[in-house]
Amino acid sequence: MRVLITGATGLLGGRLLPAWRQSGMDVVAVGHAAAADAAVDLTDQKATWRLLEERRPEVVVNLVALSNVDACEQDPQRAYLLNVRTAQNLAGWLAKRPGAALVHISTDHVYDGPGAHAEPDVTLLNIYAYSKFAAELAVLAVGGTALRVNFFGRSLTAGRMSFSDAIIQGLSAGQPMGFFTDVFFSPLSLDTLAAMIARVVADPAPGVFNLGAASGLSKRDFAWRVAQRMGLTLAGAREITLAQAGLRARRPTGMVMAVGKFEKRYGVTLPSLEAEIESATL
Ligand SMILES: NC(=O)C1=CN([C@@H]2O[C@H](COP(=O)(O)OP(=O)(O)OC[C@H]3O[C@@H](n4cnc5c(N)ncnc54)[C@H](OP(=O)(O)O)[C@@H]3O)[C@@H](O)[C@H]2O)C=CC1
Ligand SMILES: Cc1cn([C@H]2C[C@H](O)[C@@H](COP(=O)(O)OP(=O)(O)O[C@H]3O[C@@H](C)C(=O)[C@@H](O)[C@H]3O)O2)c(=O)[nH]c1=O
Repeated sequence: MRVLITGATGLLGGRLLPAWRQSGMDVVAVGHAAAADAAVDLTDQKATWRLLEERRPEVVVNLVALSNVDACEQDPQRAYLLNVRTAQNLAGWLAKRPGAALVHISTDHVYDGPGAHAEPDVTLLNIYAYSKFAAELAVLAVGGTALRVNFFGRSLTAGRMSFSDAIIQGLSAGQPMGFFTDVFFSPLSLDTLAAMIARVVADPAPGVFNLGAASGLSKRDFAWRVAQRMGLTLAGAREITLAQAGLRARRPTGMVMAVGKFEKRYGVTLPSLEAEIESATL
């Protein structure tokens, strides 16, 4: 089965690609500015459809995004082009190819508030969240799959760091770091996420699914556990609130996801975040 990954040169793509190729998957990696098997500006419908006609994938996995939340807030049109128009262009081609499937990566950023959120429980606080939600609608309209994720683990992509990379690099260098005590999330390790998305690629199901760990932590508790596992001193670490960081875009504080729908559809039991921190490649 031929799988085409868009946004393959990013943080998530940099870990999906080697993992999937090692498992024997026939993957075409599509980049943009950076090198890959092919490169395309997915905001350009003609170029996108030309590429897909040439490569004729059975499954398209879309990772493309303007993933910088503050950049989205600063330039909503660029957020629309990179987060929505790209998905619309892919969906438009898929709509003419009933046999092909679209697996689109979305985010936990569409949630806010206490507790674990099921898929209908959306709260959109900024341009990034709105643009990612709008992309989901384009994907779902053609029977595609939207996976709401968050992840951590060692980046293999030059110039891109995950949150766990930043923690390890900052604490190892003795840099003063502040960690949010009031922001909660439930990311999977990139190891587990790659395996789970591969399951979806092998058996795509229409609809939106939360794909995260089975439990959540505050970003501060996450950082403390990563430091503990890596044997790093917390001397340079402080506890701060999201408000104290003074970021441009308003951000959710409660992004923990309920994962029962995914577990039921794919017959898996997702690991706790605590277990993921202990087993992840960091
Ligand atoms: N990072 C995170 O913490 C989280 C990410 N996500 C989601 O996961 C997905 C992957 O995120 P991540 O790997 O961090 O993203 P990155 O920002 O690392 O990568 C984005 C990718 O999009 C590509 N791209 C940008 N513009 C275009 C364009 N016009 N045409 C084609 N490709 C383009 C980039 O290519 P190039 O660099 O060559 O321009 C890059 O490969 C995204 O959908 C994101 O919303 C969800 C939750 C958390
Ligand atoms: C987590 C954290 C971040 N920061 C800083 C780092 C950065 O400059 C800024 C925002 O960091 P965050 O990690 O919260 O990044 P943020 O931009 O909010 O992250 C988002 O990325 C996109 C792609 C998503 O899809 C979201 O799920 C979310 O992970 O706050 C701290 O100072 N302390 C912390 O504990």
